[in-house]
Amino acid sequence: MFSTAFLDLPPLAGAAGTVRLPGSKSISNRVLLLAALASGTTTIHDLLDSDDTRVMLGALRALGCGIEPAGSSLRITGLGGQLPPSLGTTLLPLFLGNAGTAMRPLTAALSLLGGEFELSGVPRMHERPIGDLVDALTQLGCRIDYLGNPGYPPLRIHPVSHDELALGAPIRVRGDVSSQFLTALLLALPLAAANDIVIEVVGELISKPYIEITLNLLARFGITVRRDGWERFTIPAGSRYSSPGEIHVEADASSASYFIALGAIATGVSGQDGIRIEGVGAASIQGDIRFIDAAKQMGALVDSGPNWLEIRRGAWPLKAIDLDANHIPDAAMTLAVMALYADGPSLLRNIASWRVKETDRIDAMANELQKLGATVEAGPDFIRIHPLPVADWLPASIRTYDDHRVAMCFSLAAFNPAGVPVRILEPHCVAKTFPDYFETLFSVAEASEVPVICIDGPTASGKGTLAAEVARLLGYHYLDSGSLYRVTGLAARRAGLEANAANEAQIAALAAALPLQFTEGKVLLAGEDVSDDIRTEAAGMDASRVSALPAVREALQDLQHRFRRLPGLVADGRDMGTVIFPDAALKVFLTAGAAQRAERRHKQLISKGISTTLDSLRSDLEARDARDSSRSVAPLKPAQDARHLDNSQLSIEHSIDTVLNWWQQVQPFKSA
Ligand SMILES: Nc1ncnc2c1ncn2[C@@H]1O[C@H](COP(=O)(O)OP(=O)(O)O)[C@@H](O)[C@H]1O
Ligand SMILES: Nc1ccn([C@H]2C[C@H](O)[C@@H](COP(=O)(O)OP(=O)(O)O)O2)c(=O)n1
Repeated sequence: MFSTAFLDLPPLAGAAGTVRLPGSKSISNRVLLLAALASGTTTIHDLLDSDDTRVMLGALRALGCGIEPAGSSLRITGLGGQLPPSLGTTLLPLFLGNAGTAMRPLTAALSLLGGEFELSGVPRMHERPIGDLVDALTQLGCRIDYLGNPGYPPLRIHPVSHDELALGAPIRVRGDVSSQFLTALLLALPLAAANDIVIEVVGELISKPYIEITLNLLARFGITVRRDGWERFTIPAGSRYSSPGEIHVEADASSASYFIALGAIATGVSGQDGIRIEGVGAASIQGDIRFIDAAKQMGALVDSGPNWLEIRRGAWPLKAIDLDANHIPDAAMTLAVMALYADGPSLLRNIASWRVKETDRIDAMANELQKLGATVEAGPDFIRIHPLPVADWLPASIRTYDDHRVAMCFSLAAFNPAGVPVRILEPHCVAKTFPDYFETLFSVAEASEVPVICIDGPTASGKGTLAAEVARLLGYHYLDSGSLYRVTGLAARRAGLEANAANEAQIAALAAALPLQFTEGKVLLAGEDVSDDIRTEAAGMDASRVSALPAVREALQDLQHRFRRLPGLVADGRDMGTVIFPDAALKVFLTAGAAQRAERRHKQLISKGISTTLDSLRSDLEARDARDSSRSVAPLKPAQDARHLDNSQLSIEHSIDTVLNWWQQVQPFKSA
């Protein structure tokens, strides 16, 4: 996951390949609650691991459910419809973050389970309405107090006995604000189904496909709800949750929308065409799978099997769409970005529910689409987006409003024909449903040019420290090119090869086939951790010697180029800016006085427990500078277009700030 303040997506040129998506959020949290209410043990496969499911799991654990990993799956031992006596009547506070899929069904279930609870969340959660659900439950005899604004969480729930509940008459719940209220009642009321329980929906029920998921999963847990149209639901007398033993969670169809759109928008890469999505097919129980119909209407070519989808670009530009998107409220946000690539204005209607999601999504989409340069009209329940001509695209910093879907759908703007980058602010909000969204996108997308920052300079000037930190702050990959020469030097020494011209071909052959791995800051050579072995000054000298051999440098070129992957690279060394990445957008030549450098290296080695003296270090360092600068190939020297930074008197933080500022200066974004 990217935990950076922002993530810059360079202009993307194409995409092709296969993605596996995380489990559906809606299915995951429903299955978790059902498994928790059921008696017996349920093994859940392919469960989504995200903020929302973690919130739900935390709550279930606090309620006394057994939760243990079973390989990559999870085993839940349910409560059998009753709270453990150990909970007694003490107040149990439950913090539910911004997870609507936990807040709503838990409110209903806890009101019927008995016990004292306090349910709260982040400030946004306290602005998301829950009054209609609370009204339905209080009408029934449940005791729930508002602790803040009436109609909104936080809530205090008091115990009631089932005998006191008015279950004889139909329970009326509004269905026109959020279908989650009805889902919450359907999931929870079997707890009290001594007799038939009837639920009547008031108003036109929205997001019906989510109710279908609820009914489908209830059936998997042994509860067959009778449905009359979409107005009346009956939970039969004697209903009891029974665990299906094992259950698989489908991949998330809403998450699939970004990759379906990707297939419709992107041209192929390296002879490959189309995007294959595994884990969900057209026969999915999730309502958002109907997104494929909308994508097809816009021109996508879609093939599907039992648990997979394949999407290719068909019509281009995409065809404008006029759609009642009430049945796919979440996935429809993706259509709003696809509309930028259409042949006319697109209209998404009947989407008032967008206004009460993680953020006011109609406003959010309108604001951010406008930042890209688009003309957008929005109303209480619609949004109309005009396509964006090539000349009008702007490099925008997209605000994401702590809304995962805003972040994910705007990544598709990086395919703009104008070749402008897109900055996604607070990209970690995708953790809500798809923590590795951007990594998954980068695994199939290709940029015409992946940005590179080069930091070259003499030994111990602080290149590694600076480069690694800049890479971390930008979410970029990091190449410590010196480590490749250091490992080559070590491999040559172990093979008994002196680093001289006579052994050049043999050492180059070693370098070309290094069984290297970089994991968690460690350097592994044929599986052996050599991180410390390559950091001694002697290893630095060996590296300097092998690095003067032209064939060795040649042999390591490809490996270095392979580090240039999305979303970007920071590379440090001697010839990053002059030879390896001559087209880099920013080149820094980092220096410091020899005395400061010797002192820094001295401290660094001592702190690693490697003993050395300042004098020997200084003379080694000067010898190395001389060799690195005077060799015939790729000598240490600033690139013509490098910016010079002498950090003799600068702190590490100051150097980092300077380079980040330079980087901002070469970006087209106005200040974020
Ligand atoms: N600007 C700086 N001021 C003081 N010490 C620094 C600075 N930059 C780096 N250092 C320290 O100097 C040592 C050498 O830095 P390193 O990044 O390993 O250099 P290089 O990669 O250029 O050989 C490290 O211990 C680091 O913490
Ligand atoms: N891009 C590079 C990186 C390193 N080298 C050579 C020259 C250096 O003396 C050695 C070791 O490099 P490294 O960057 O690890 O050395 P320092 O940490 O700066 O002491 O490798 C090179 O020739 N080209």
